[in-house]
Amino acid sequence: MDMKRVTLIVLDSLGVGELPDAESYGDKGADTLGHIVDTTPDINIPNLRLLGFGNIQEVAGGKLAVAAPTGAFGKLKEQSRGKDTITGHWEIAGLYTEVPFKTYPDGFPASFMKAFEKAIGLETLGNYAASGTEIIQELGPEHEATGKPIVYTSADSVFQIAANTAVIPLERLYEICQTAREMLVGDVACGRVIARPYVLDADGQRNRTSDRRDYAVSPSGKTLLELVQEAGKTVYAIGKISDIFNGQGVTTSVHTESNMDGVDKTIQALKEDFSGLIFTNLVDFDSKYGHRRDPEGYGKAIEEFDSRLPELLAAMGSQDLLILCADHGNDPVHAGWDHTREHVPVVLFGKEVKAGTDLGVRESFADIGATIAEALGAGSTQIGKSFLPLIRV
Ligand SMILES: O=P(O)(O)O[C@H]1O[C@H](CO)[C@@H](O)[C@H]1O
Ligand SMILES: [Mn+2]
Ligand SMILES: [Mn+2]
Repeated sequence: MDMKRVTLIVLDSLGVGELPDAESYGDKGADTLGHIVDTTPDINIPNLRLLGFGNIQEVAGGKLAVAAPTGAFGKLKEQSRGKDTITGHWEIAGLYTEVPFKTYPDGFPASFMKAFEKAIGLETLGNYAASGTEIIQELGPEHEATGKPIVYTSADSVFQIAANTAVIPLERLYEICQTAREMLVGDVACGRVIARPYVLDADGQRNRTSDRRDYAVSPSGKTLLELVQEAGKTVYAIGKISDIFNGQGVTTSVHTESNMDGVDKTIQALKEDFSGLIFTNLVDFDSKYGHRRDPEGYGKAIEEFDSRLPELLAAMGSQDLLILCADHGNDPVHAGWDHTREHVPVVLFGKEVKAGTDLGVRESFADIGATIAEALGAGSTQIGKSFLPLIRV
């Protein structure tokens, strides 16, 4: 019997330890969860632990393991060449990224910037790799005085445009991003254009708003999302999922303001009556704590998520399957401010899941998508090995 519904929640950047090739990414020794637990040894996450999160091989030195986990658990390797959000999510959904997305560590070519400035009728500031919260402090005053938007990138394939919404209204910023999206192809291909609106608060602080918007390229092939739709079922995207897949295979999409809003909207979706996939991304872990190198804040965010798990589980029906995973690491004690190449955790729970199943170490994130396709009777993804037979009661 097929399962009626799968809820897949990506805890964005919650990696569980370096991959064998981490060194080639400058990420030797990276361990997002492990280092958070080192910083907060008394981290209070009883619900995640009960599902078996701490029983995953070598996770946090075994300190979080419980005697009788109620879920199935394991960790997965990333086969794709990259450690960004798109690459991670696409692999989860059944696509390898063989050729990494092009990055611009020294900024975008001057010829492109000139053409872009002409197209938007504005000169720009920045055009270098930076932390988004720092660059708005540095260049914010000049941006606000001149109206020139701030362009920056990172170790990811991203063209990010930051602007004070009192200087460049939100809709105009989105238009500027659309223009960039259309132009960043061919020789200047780029995985994502990201709108980064911020406000200048009364106390002089520049704070980013939740109106961030991502403009990705379309997936390079058919994903799990399209398979689910082709099987006549709903794909309910929550948070930035729709952006990551450029809307391909998405039936309904809701924007979120925070991790807790994402959990609220996931619970709301669970209370609706449909069959298919609820696919949620909780980005605060990554954007508010991982990139900010804030292990304490990250730990608290995991505790906050953990405290909502009982509500999530209570909203599930008898034919529902819950899967928690991540898309890459972002070790908050690692050098720099970028993602880290790590294994990601997977935990599964539902009435039809055999409690305590140890999935060990799986070869690809794609095993998640393959499992979901099988669970929903939606054919099979291009890559990935379903572990459904291992977890079924
Ligand atoms: O430093 P901020 O602006 O949060 O940007 C981070 O977020 C981007 C997209 O997730 C990454 O490429 C990284 O640059
Ligand atoms: Mn991510
Ligand atoms: Mn990130």
